[in-house]
Amino acid sequence: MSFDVDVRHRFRSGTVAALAFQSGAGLTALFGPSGVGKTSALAMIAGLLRPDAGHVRVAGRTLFDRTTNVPAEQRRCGYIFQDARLFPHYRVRANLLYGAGRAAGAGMTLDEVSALLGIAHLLDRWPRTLSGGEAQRVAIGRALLSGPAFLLMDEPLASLDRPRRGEIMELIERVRDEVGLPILYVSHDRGEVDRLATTVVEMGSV
Ligand SMILES: Nc1ncnc2c1ncn2[C@@H]1O[C@H](COP(=O)(O)OP(=O)(O)OP(=O)(O)O)[C@@H](O)[C@H]1O
Repeated sequence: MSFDVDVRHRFRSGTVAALAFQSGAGLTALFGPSGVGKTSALAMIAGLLRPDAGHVRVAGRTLFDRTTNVPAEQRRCGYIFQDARLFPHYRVRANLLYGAGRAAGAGMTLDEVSALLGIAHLLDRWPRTLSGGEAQRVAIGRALLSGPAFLLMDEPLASLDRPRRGEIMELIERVRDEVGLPILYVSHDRGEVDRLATTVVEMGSV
């Protein structure tokens, strides 16, 4: 099993974010309308928001339960956001290698990741000179090079125009099929989900 998740968090405002699902290999899409709690669920899986109760197990490793709470930086989670969030004062190469040194048993080299994502020609560029799609490729590369055990993608296409979306979707398919890491992918776009998902988890209103 890739993801075995049952989490719940009540914010001080009284709003409850809750999610329970299990899924196998490949890409699991969390699908649902804005405000249903998708980002909060990812934050609980990443270790950025502590669940009030439940468990988080990924690829057989318990990250959270009644007696365990692995700190975020030890969860080996590659997190990809809507916007690339590159470090503006580092060139692409240094952005890609950020975190690579800390990774235990990182599976892929800079050359392998650059070839997979088609970014070898961008290594000496500054982030401000990249298009949105290029920046998102680099963000995916940075996540892969940090030696992750799994990837979390929070609407990674949301800030891109339509042609760029197609390109990045192709790339995510390659990562899904060639890298073999469990991926949890948040979206409110049915077309994206139908194309990319191995498993769909629909989140309704809370
Ligand atoms: N820190 C917080 N304090 C209080 N309420 C919060 C907090 N973070 C999120 N919420 C609320 O929890 C609910 C779920 O929010 P969340 O961002 O997880 O949803 P989402 O499905 O990811 O939505 P979107 O697609 O718009 O990002 C919303 O009602 C939101 O207002």
